[in-house]
Amino acid sequence: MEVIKTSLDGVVIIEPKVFGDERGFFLESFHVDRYRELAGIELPFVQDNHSRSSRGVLRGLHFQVKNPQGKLVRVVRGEVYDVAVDVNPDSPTYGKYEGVILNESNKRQFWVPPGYAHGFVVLSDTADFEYKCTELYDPADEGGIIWNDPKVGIDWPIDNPTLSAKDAVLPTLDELNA
Ligand SMILES: Cc1cn([C@H]2C[C@H](O)[C@@H](COP(=O)(O)OP(=O)(O)O[C@H]3O[C@H](C)C(=O)[C@H](O)[C@H]3O)O2)c(=O)[nH]c1=O
Repeated sequence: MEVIKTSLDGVVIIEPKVFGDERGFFLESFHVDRYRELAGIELPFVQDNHSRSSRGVLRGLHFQVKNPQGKLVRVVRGEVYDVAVDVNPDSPTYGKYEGVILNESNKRQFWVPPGYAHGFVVLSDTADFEYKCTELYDPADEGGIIWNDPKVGIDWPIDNPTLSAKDAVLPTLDELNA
């Protein structure tokens, strides 16, 4: 497997080794030792998620406050633009983001450690998004920032995404830390 570091501490792109043959392909989407040694994933995963979204849907930018989740994300059908944002005011990269295209062809994974906001927008007709989390979901612990926060300036490949009512009214980073 290949691991590509990014400008955000701990946030990495993972390219699993793909074994192709006349039947199709096989890959390991997680391996506790290799992902610890090569991708720096030390925390255990406790929950797996799967969401399906249509073209133009944007889910995010979310994080849990008291029990932040690390997320190992991938797209098993379709294509998304996936984003991690540093929401730690004490971090030297506070307000900075990294974005990556994840799709069924590149089979890339994105490791988003605890302490980052996460979200994605769907670029295919449909996208099946699967991910592992290092903390259990707690609806009372949800936080988030608005997708188009001017302070972050994410270069989303879509102008008018479809948002949930909840996501449409998320605060900006400045409002969050006011
Ligand atoms: C996240 C989650 C949601 N739910 C329930 C709660 C709602 O009834 C329904 C949809 O939840 P929500 O609209 O918050 O789902 P997303 O907008 O996909 O949220 C996710 O979006 C971005 C991409 C993230 O990084 C997080 O994993 C997560 O916040 O699923 C659960 O039962 N368990 C869960 O872990």
